[in-house]
Amino acid sequence: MKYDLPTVFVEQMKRLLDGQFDEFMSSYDAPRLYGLRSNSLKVGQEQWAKLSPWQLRPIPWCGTGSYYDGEDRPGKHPYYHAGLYYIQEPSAMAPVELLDVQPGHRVLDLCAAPGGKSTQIAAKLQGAGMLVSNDNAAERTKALAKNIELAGVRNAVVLNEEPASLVPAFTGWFDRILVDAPCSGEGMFRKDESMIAAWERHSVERCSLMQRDILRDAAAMLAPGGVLVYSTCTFSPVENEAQIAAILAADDELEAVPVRLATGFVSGRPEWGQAAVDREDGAQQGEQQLHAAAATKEDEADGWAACGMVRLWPHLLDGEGHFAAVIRRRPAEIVDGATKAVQKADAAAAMASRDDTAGRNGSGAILAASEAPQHRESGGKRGGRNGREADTRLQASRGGKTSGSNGARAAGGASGKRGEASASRTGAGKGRRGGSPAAAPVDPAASWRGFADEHLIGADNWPGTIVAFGARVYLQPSGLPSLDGLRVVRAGWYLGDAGTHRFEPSQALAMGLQASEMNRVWQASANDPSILRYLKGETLHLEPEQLTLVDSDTPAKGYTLVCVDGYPLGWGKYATGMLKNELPAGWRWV
Ligand SMILES: C[S@@+](CC[C@H](N)C(=O)[O-])C[C@H]1O[C@@H](n2cnc3c(N)ncnc32)[C@H](O)[C@@H]1O
Repeated sequence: MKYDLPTVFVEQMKRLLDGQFDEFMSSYDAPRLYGLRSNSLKVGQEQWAKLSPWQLRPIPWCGTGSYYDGEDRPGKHPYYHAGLYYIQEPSAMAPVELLDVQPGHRVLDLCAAPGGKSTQIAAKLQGAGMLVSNDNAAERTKALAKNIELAGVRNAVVLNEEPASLVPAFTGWFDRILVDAPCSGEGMFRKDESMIAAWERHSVERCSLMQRDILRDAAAMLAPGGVLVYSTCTFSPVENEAQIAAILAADDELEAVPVRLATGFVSGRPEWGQAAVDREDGAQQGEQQLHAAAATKEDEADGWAACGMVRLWPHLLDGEGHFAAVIRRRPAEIVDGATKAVQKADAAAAMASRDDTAGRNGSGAILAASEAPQHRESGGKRGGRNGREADTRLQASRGGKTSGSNGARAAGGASGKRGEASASRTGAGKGRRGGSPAAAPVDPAASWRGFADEHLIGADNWPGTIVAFGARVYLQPSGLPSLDGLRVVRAGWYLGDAGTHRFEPSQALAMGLQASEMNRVWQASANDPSILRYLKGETLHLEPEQLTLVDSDTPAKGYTLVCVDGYPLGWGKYATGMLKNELPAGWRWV
């Protein structure tokens, strides 16, 4: 045994796993596993198979996931800097696969940093609908925002809030919610040995209290018919089955959704959850008496986990281990007959919009049954907000439309003072390269429009609403409720900083573009040494003929999108034989 595991942990696993305990323990002697997930926002599976510099082996439960060899260094490759993949532990790819995200959904990732699962959700949205990505740790939201930008996500908002603070704005609003909860991390012992030292018996209890509160607030934000996945990377039933038993007992509009068992998955254990709940109630049962009978036929029949809970054990599959549960808020027609007609109309509209985008979502869903999204339109509350939103949003006519009746607002605009203040607290108001915020121009939308007109192709048709925090300009997904009073890290896709004389495009804009959307591009292949020099921040010497210009009227001089094999890496500014490097310091190769 390579690891010095806590005795209490080992004893608990012996009780839980019984006949499988030896197998489980021997998994700690197996080599660590490495995974990456290609980013289907940027690269399709076929193209990725051609491009990949490594021998990859598919991960059975994630269509875009692959194992790579420990000797490979995918974090040290230009394609990483182009956001073509995310390095992610293989079993951590399972929860989003279970969430059944479809283009057009409103999705909340409540405990999102550093963003592995958010980028996976965004890929499934394919730019349609919206992702609200939240984490309560301000420092961690920096990595979250960066990973979302690196992945080229255009329809996400990043918040830094406690879940309870989100509930008033988003009650019953989301079609899909992921709660990838903070946990005691027992599944991470092999990946990160420092987790062993951090583990203490009472941390399970402490985490379980946090998880209970987070899950309760998450459930309050789930729309009728909406689906919530709760996941952890720990084995303790108190943090897993017991949390699901408690939330299902507390809210009778919620129900477990049967889950198809992918290769290596086994059913969760409802009886473990019940035992933990009973213990809290003062009953004589408890974790001490948990034992490992084989899963009942009822819970694991014909390859399905009827209880809606799955366990990924490190001795049964190639992954470090995970727990995930799928629950659904019953459609309103079931819980409230009076709203049936409204819900049906919503469902029909949602199905129609889903049909528009059908076929773009790639990998197969493991979820048993998915309902059409059914938004609870709580008339008075949202109607009131919409009135204010209409007043505060910027009326941009190009490069993002202003929205209709349920339009997004200018976060931190006239009625958004608190939002603006908190945004600058969390970094949204800071200058692009860590400097002071640029002076607010007369009209940020006009400044952006000038840039888009001069350089971009098709920006008029981007869905969303142009909003600004001071000089910083964002494209915000339309239909977002007011963010007043919330800590906003990114109010949407950060496009750049407006100035009186020119608009400075952001790194996030470069990463979210396709090469075909820019009028001036310089590109080279991954093995061209100039690419590495660019990533290290060097100025490049180039002939004007090496640039690709959209037409003969486009001058060689000006902002240039730098691409590796056609995928954007960042900006350069070309003039007289030189490409000045515009890659921000935090994005460079080190
Ligand atoms: C398991 S990690 C999430 C990993 C992330 N989903 C990913 O795939 O990259 C749990 C996260 O929950 C956050 N967290 C802890 N307590 C929270 C709370 N009360 N509300 C929201 N997030 C919380 C932590 O800061 C941490 O980033």
